Amino acid sequence: MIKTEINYGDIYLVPKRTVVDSRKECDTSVQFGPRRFDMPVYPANMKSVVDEETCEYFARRGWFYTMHRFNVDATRFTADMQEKGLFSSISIGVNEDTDEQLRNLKAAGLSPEYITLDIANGWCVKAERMIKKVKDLFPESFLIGGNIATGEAAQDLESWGVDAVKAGIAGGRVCITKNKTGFHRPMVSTVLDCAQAVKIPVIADGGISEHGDLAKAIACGATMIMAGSLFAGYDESAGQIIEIDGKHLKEYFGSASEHNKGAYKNVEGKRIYVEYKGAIERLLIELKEDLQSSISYSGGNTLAALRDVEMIFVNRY
Ligand SMILES: NC(=O)C1=CN([C@@H]2O[C@H](COP(=O)(O)OP(=O)(O)OC[C@H]3O[C@@H](n4cnc5c(N)ncnc54)[C@H](OP(=O)(O)O)[C@@H]3O)[C@@H](O)[C@H]2O)C=CC1
Ligand SMILES: Nc1nc2c(ncn2[C@@H]2O[C@H](COP(=O)(O)O)[C@@H](O)[C@H]2O)c(=O)[nH]1
Repeated sequence: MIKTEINYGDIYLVPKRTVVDSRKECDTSVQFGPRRFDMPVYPANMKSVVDEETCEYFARRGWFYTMHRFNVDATRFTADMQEKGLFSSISIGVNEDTDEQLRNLKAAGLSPEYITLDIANGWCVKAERMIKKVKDLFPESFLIGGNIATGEAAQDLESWGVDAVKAGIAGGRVCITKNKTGFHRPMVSTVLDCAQAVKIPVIADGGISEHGDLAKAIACGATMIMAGSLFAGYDESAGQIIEIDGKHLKEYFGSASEHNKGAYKNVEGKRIYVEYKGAIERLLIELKEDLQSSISYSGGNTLAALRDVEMIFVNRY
């Protein structure tokens, strides 16, 4: 049997009676782990999206962030952020270099507030071993595990000890996993399945192409949303800026791209150039305004109201 599965573009949310006098009354803040953040969306832990300055910018603004894990000294990063009175949110892999990073953190007496285990398919034995190791060494840290795409995987990671799961396989803008391996699951189906299967928070990762997709992800059960291309192309994004025929562009590349790996081996990502858009401030204001408006259409004044709206499938063919 072949199942029909759906993506953000296939659904819309049905409006309810608005109960606020102004969209400004709608509260977009979210509790995630030990902290509360101003918005439920944050930039992807990719080298072309975040660097240390981006992380500091988002943390100071009251938004969540996660530093990427490529050639980063997690101990120095954590010490720097915590010395500045900010929280540390790092990414790790599953190999020996991660063991060394964890030993160094421990030896320095440091504990990041958030740790994200970041591999393509987090539903695997290497991830299980690393999750158990991290929970043993850093029981105080809030551990996010991923990526996964099914409720069954989410339940396994929950039982291994993660505090949140990151869901989304092969839906990213610079992803070529679905072309190279044949595997992928559309985001609405992914998030609904994972959120119904576990009690821990689900992060919807990848595939955001419209601002309204944030409200759709939350309606499906996501607590947070990770996005790459949405945040690429700005002054505060980490990618290099280039000029072609007088036009300014910024690079955006996948973590499993040849460019990020430095070798053509198990490549499942590509590099693209996106329009350079200047300062990110305007985008962040607009994302918040749009989400406040989404909340108003949902008939409430907090994100919780979005969980209680009707979703309709729109057959576009
Ligand atoms: N969200 C998504 O859909 C995807 C995201 N990515 C991103 O790209 C980056 C690189 O990902 P990834 O290649 O997983 O990480 P790594 O290249 O760091 O691989 C982690 C380890 O897991 C092993 N491994 C990776 N994939 C498999 C597999 N399919 N079967 C068995 N072992 C495996 C690797 O061994 P070996 O290389 O020898 O197999 C390696 O030892 C990550 O940041 C990830 O988030 C990549 C693809 C999809
Ligand atoms: N298949 C791959 N997926 C990747 C790669 N690098 C990152 N990612 C995933 O994409 C999202 C961002 O998606 P976007 O649609 O918001 O741009 C990111 O968070 C990862 O989960 C890769 O090389 N291959």
